[in-house]
Amino acid sequence: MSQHHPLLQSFGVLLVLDADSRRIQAASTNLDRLVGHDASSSPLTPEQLLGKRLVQQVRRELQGQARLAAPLVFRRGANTSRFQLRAFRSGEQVIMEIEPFQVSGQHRLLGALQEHLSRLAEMTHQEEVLAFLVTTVRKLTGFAHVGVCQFDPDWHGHIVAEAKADDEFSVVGQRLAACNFSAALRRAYVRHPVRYIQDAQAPLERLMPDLPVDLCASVLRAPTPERQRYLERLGVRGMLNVSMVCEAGLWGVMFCHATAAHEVAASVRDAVHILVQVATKRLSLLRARHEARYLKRVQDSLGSVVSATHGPRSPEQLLHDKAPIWMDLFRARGVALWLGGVVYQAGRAPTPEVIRQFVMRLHKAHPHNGPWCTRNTARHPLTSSLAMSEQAGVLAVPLPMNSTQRAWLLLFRPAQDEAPYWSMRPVKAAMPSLSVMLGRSRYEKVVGCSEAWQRVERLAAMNLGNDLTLAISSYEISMLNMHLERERKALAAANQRLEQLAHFDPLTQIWNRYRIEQAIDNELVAAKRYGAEFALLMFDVDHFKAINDTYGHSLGDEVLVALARQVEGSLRGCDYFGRWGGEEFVILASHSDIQAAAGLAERLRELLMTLRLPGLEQPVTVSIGVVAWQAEDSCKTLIARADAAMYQAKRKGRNRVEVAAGEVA
Ligand SMILES: Nc1nc2c(ncn2[C@@H]2O[C@H](COP(=O)(O)OP(=O)(O)OP(=O)(O)O)[C@@H](O)[C@H]2O)c(=O)[nH]1
Repeated sequence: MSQHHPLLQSFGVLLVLDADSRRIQAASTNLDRLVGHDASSSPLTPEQLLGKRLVQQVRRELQGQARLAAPLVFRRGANTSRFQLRAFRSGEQVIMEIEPFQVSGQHRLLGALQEHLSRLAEMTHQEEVLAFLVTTVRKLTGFAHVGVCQFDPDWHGHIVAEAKADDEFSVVGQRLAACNFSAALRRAYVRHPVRYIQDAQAPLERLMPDLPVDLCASVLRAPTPERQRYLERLGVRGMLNVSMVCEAGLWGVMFCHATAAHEVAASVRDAVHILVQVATKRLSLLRARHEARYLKRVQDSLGSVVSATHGPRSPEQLLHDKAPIWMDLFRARGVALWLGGVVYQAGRAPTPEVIRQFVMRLHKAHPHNGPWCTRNTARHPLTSSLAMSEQAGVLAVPLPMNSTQRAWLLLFRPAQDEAPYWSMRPVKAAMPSLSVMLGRSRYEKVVGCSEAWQRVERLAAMNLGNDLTLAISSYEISMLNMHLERERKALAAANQRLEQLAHFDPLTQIWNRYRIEQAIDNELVAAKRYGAEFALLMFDVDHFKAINDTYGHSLGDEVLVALARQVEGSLRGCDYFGRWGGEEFVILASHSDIQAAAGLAERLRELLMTLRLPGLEQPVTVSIGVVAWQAEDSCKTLIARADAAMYQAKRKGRNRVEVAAGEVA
């Protein structure tokens, strides 16, 4: 049941009825004065007090509902004065509030409200909406001071707009410490948006009989003694507060203060409530637009991650180019990128070693993918032992680079300028004397904290982190591709070298023994299958040792190279030529019989005698053995016969051609 004391303000009558509104269980002590009935006299039925039709209407409208959709106006008996009735359910009871109703001015009020709402709908700036709201509400209600207090993420209040009488002190720009707005008070602001105190010092009414009723939702409930003291400290006697609640929760409170008792008709309070609701909606919309623009600016800030001249930008380049823009957008003084153990940083960031330690802790303490932030590094358990004295605020965004390791984008803010906050902590003790009050500190100083990381900033940083992940990944992929391309080229070159080494003689660049053997084997297969005859020439430079000995080994090399070039140039396209070893060479003459091969050998022998090299003062001669394929030949037998023929040529005096034994040229 209610924790609230059962006292009521006297500007209206409160009735407590049973759940079916058939019996009045209690009424406020001013029933007689306001409505003309003595609550202490004989029990009264709702019908006697309100009329049968009205009670029936209330019952009908309250069926299955928590409250009447709109107030009902009625006239009581012969009395010409009208009343306005509101009704709502509170637990097992129905609460009715009755206030005098002024007929005059209703149409004008409705017309004006309509016009105000249309104007609000056209406004495009927060300041414009707030200024219009406070000015209009002040005109409607006549309060001396109307203002708007906006909450920050820590529930400190900032006075962001006001309309006031000339002799009132301005409070715009002032801050109210969060201790003024306890969680219970904030919950009450959301549940019961309109709070009206006509006269904080007026004598109060009570319920007869004194039932334990929850009066939280009643506009008539009297301020608690603490609240009364709080208002007294503020110098406020008449007050109307309307909470500004949007989808995201409590945005702020519009407050109207008067130093004297201040009457505001129920219809005017309703109009003010509607105005505040519409203005809050408009503010929400404007803020959504503003946030969308901000998100877009942050998204665009990364810009093109590919430089026209240098391809994708490296993380280091990106940070260097973009850090000033990001610091501006996030109101940060330093930014760092932790990437695979490497720190890139700009502005006023902690040292790389401190960042390393911080990131290690983050990895453990913050395994999920959302952002991590603090406004007070000195107090936060994760950062308090790190040397971050210049960075009071940190926003850390994980970049999901791969499944095993996360990179981090870190934004750093300094402590905000020391800001004094009004602290009007309601006092529980008896009202302190004025001198005691003045002696108290009425300010709370907020130090060591950075500005709060707003929801939209955290969201923008997450988006930026995602884009950055893509940019860095695309840079890494392009680096990998470049590396792969280099590797591919190196591999191709190595393969080519291997191929060369495997098949070619490094000195003369003609086929080596292995390759020429392969060619002979192929030729043997073709010869066996298709009977395509071929011949083989084997030749050896005469007295080559003497050339080496006389002119030196390198000239001997040159002779071998020149010889190879000359022979190569004089062969047909279908002949194969290779170095057998040392100064011995083999020619595979396809489609050649023994006569053609012997002719070729003779031509070559003569040709090589014409070979001249600077420094070589003797002709180069060769001894050539010629052999033609025979059906039973293998590579080995073919070579052996050619070798034998070649040695025959040597024996017969060198510089000559010999056909293998048994073969006729
Ligand atoms: N410069 C040079 N000499 C080589 C190369 N390969 C083998 N030789 C030399 O060639 C010489 C061959 O000598 P021998 O086998 O005695 O034959 P020769 O002196 O040509 O005498 P005949 O063949 O009987 O006419 C050796 O001294 C080898 O060292 C080479 O690639 N470059």
